Amino acid sequence: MSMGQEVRYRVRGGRPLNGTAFIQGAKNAVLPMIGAALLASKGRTVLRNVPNIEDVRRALELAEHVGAKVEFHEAERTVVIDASRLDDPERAVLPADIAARFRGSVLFVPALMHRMGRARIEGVGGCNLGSRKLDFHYRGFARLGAEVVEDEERNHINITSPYLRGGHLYLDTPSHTGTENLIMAAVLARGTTVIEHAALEPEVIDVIEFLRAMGAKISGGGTGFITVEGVEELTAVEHTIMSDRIDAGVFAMATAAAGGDVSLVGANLEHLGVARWKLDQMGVEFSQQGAVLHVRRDPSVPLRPINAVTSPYPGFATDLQSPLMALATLAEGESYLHENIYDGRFALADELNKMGAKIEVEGTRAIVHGPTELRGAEVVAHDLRTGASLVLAGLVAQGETVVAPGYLVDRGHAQFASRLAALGADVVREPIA
Ligand SMILES: CC(=O)N[C@H]1[C@@H](OP(=O)(O)OP(=O)(O)OC[C@H]2O[C@@H](n3ccc(=O)[nH]c3=O)[C@H](O)[C@@H]2O)O[C@H](CO)[C@@H](O)[C@@H]1O
Ligand SMILES: C=C(OP(=O)(O)O)C(=O)O
Repeated sequence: MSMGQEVRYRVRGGRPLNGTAFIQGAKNAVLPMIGAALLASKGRTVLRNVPNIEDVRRALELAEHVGAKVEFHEAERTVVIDASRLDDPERAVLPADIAARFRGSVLFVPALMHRMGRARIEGVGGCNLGSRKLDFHYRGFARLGAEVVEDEERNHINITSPYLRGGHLYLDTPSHTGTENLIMAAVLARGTTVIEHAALEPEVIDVIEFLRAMGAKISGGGTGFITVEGVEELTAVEHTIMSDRIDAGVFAMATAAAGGDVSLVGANLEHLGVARWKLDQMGVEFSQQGAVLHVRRDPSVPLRPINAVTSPYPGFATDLQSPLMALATLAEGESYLHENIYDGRFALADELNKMGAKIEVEGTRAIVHGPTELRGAEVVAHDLRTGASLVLAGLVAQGETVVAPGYLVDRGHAQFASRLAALGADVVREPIA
């Protein structure tokens, strides 16, 4: 598969962060919304505050591949999608060369089922985080009347769905994309669907609001018990994507690591959830003034160690566990991290240890022995959050840190290097010769 020009991040540590950074629109809200836009058989969907990240570009390629007309007005951060011509079942395919590069590709399946009566999944990607199953999605589609057949030889999934009807669904764990996908499968199905043990993430609620504006009948968002009454048709609407709480968390932790005083435009302290209180305990000061979140850390006061256990929202977000691990290497004492969502997240520990950290991993638990003086090294981004966390570590390391492959950072953070550089950091994103 073509990767385009490969890039890396090069960071020289030792500078505090000061100034203003703009927090992007949420990756994990925009991807389901691009999938949802394909449910509208008339009109043009307008999505605003769209982050200019690789996952969005892949999602738009996929939307075009299945027959939608797509415009990305990058300067306006606006995407316009016309899905009125999604009527060729031959195109109801998620090809591996696009779909295997991001997890969000699975969010296209409901639209293909409704609009073309079938879907073939030739690959679904996403960060390399160990085992990441999609059984809740497939079993849920089947309970709503789809036929889901695995072609083991080719490693494809073939779904046929001439007729979807409401059903009673229960998720064994409150899967984020699983909840979104089952809602999208239910909105145009005949009758009522109930989804028990549904995800509570703010992005899921934003997606529900978007679908409701399109005419979907959904109640119970944010309660864990969602009811969907199927409707005949959905209309294209305009929607502004919520801000990305993970991007905000990473910038807050970068400020905490380097020391300094930063205003995050668009960041919402409430969406950070418990991560806010963990950082508060470590010695990071927050204050929200309207749409601006102010983050401050006095570099002369040492950071305190922290314990965090990842769990679905409102628990500590697994996507923020990686930058927290990097930050904890600087804290005075032992920090404990318990990862409950992804078995692969701790690949970061070895990379941070190459930079001088002292992190012990035992199964799903990690102990970070701080404080350590980090030094620059060549390190590997195993996934999006590892990549961003290594850049963060590089901000405080002595000498130069080189993080590759940069594509993984670019999957989820827009203009990461230039936004950090605007705060005074020495970070460049450059092609690998
Ligand atoms: C595009 C997107 O929104 N990605 C986010 C989403 O991923 P994603 O929606 O893939 O994560 P899930 O909430 O589904 O995964 C949670 C856990 O459930 C398991 N599981 C999930 C589905 C399933 O059918 N069977 C199953 O066993 C997974 O392996 C994982 O251990 O939520 C994650 C957890 O907050 C975030 O890290 C990702 O950034
Ligand atoms: C795991 C992540 O993304 P995805 O689900 O798209 O792989 C992430 O955002 O950290």
